[in-house]
This record gives sequence, C-alpha cells and structure tokens, in this order.
Amino acid sequence: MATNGRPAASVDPDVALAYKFPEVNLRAPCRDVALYALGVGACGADAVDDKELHLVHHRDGQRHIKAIPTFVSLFPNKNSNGRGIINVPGIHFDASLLLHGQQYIEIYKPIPSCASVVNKVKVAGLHDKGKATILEIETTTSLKDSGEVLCMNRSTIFLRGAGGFSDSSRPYSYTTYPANQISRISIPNSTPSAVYEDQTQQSQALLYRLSGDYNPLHSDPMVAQVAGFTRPILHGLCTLGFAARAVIKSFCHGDPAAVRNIFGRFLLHVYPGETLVTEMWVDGQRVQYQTKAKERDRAVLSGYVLLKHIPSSFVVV
Ligand SMILES: CCC/C=C/C(=O)SCCNC(=O)CCNC(=O)[C@H](O)C(C)(C)COP(=O)([O-])OP(=O)([O-])OC[C@H]1O[C@@H](n2cnc3c(N)ncnc32)[C@H](O)[C@@H]1OP(=O)([O-])[O-]
Repeated sequence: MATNGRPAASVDPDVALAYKFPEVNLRAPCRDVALYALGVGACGADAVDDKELHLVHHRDGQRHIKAIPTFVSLFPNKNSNGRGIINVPGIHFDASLLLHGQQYIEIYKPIPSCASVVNKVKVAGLHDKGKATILEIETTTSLKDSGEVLCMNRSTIFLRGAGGFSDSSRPYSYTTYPANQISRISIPNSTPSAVYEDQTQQSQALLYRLSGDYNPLHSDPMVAQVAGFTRPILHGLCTLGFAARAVIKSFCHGDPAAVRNIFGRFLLHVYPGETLVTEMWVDGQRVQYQTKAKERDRAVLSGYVLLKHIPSSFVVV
C-alpha cells in the first residue's frame, strides 16, 4: 500500500538476515579504472598533473594505469546481478528516499588495473532509527583466478521513512562486526596538517555515473526534486573519491598503493559544481579528514584514511 503517493515501507529483519546473496562475477577492465579516476576529478585541474597522470594514462615504461583505492567501491554496484546493492528480501522502501550514509573500505592486496573478480555479499548491519532504517551491506571481493581476497566494502544505506519497525523503547540493532571498527570522527580544533581544494564540474555526476551507478537521483531533475533536492546531487562515493585523492596527493606523493583502509560518513549532499575543500590531520598512521562544500561553508563528508606509512615531514616527534 502507498502512503502520500509514496510506496509503503516495511522491514522484516528475520527475512532480511536469512537471505543468502548469490555470488557475483564481474570484470573490471583498465578502461574502467581510468574512467573512474576522471569521474572523481583526477587531472581535472591540470591535465599533466605529475601526481595524477598515472591514474589515467600509460606513461612510457608503465605497463598499467594505477587504480585509485576507492575504485574498489564500484564493485558492490554489480551485486544482486545488477539489480542494485540494496535489493534485499524483507526490506521494502521508497527508493527515491534512499541516501548513502557511510562507506568503509579495507584493501588487502594491490588493486590490479584489469581484473576478473568475485563478490561475496552479506547483510552486516540493520538498525531501526525511527525515522529511518540503516542497512549495512558487506561485499568481500576476491580475484577470480587465484581466489585471493582483494578488498572489503561495507556500504551503509540510509533509508529515510523506512524506520519504526521495532519497539521504540528497544529499537532493533544488529551488526556482525566489532563496534570499535568504525569509530566516530571527532574533528580536531587544531590547524590541519594539510588542506586541499578541488573544483567539481557541473557535469561531475553525469561523468561519474558512467562508472556504473545509474541512480537517477544524480542525473534527473524530477527524481532529485521528489527526493527533496533542488537539483541532482553528486554520488556520495564520488565525493569520497575526491577526498581520497586529496589524501593521496597530500601525503603519498600521488601513490595510491599507500592506502590500507578508508572510512567516510556522508554528512550532507553535494551539488555538482561545488568546490570541495578537504582538511586533513595526521593521527599516527591515520589521516583524519573533513570535506566542506566551500560555497555553503558546510561539512559534507568526514572520515579517515589509514596509510601504510606517513612521510617523515608529517610525523610529530
Ligand atoms: C548506495 C547506493 C546509492 C547511493 C546514493 C547516494 O550517493 S546519495 C548521496 C550521498 N549521500 C548523501 O548526500 C547523504 C548526506 N547525509 C545526510 O543527508 C544526512 O546525514 C542523513 C539524512 C543521512 C542523516 O541525517 P539526519 O538528520 O536524518 O540524521 P540524525 O543526525 O538525526 O541521526 C539519526 C541517526 O542516524 C545516524 N546517522 C546520521 N547520519 C548518518 C550517516 N550519514 N550514516 C549512517 N548513520 C547516520 C545517527 O548516528 C543517528 O543514530 P543514533 O546516533 O541516534 O543511534
């Protein structure tokens, strides 16, 4: 049944948690790696940027384009055989109200620029927040030939209007991972170790969607309005890619292989064309960051990137 013209939402946790996702095979050709890099702004300000050209172009002697680590965040797009990451029996919601809440990525092996991979998928979390349901989907991706585990993505989906399925005095909450694995980010009051500013293009979401997320929220003005926005908004994972690039340029001399884990919480939508300012603070091996939409002076994303090592010039002794 529909309410106010919107599809009715319902959540049955037992059905959702019992669901066994099919394994998904996918191929990621080299072209996808370069297209993704352009979609998250690589070389957007300088077509010969020496810290980024290797992300989109085979230089002399370089056999492969190097993948930005957040490239692996595309792998879950193919879950449910292309019917979307959030296609889970027992969870019915108004798709126009869905927002991406968080993304957590662990990278275990160097990311090949061309690969055949296999996704194993499970529900890693389900929470009743009253006004919303939060669904966490974990996708573990292995190389098809060797079976080696390459990476894990945990995607947190915020389903507005789909909460209230449990007793409000004891709201339902389920997770399969340790509570301390994703820590809340408290942004330091101190001066950032580095600040990186980047201009998104008006066409940024139209370019990014070619990497495989065709949700019309990011391209269709009518769909965006129904969802409560004045115009199409940027994919959360596109903003995360901009933040990851800021860290890699500022702390890794442009080497994307230096990244182990990435976490981001999407705090506010971004409109294509806005300027993203990423402030970064070194905390041990972690770089904490906060990205702001400069024109609105609002934080849109915060999180951290765990690096293999921090350049000595940034180590506090
Ligand atoms: C996946 C493929 C589709 C992709 C689509 C996109 O890219 S869309 C574009 C990209 N995405 C966007 O543009 C989304 C940008 N973000 C937003 O618009 C808002 O942050 C919001 C609507 C997600 C939540 O705002 P609000 O005012 O309604 O929330 P509140 O402060 O009242 O908290 C209620 C509860 O929820 C918790 N919680 C809160 N936030 C998050 C979160 N992000 N994440 C997880 N959890 C979150 C919070 O801790 C609290 O729980 P507690 O502590 O009580 O147990």
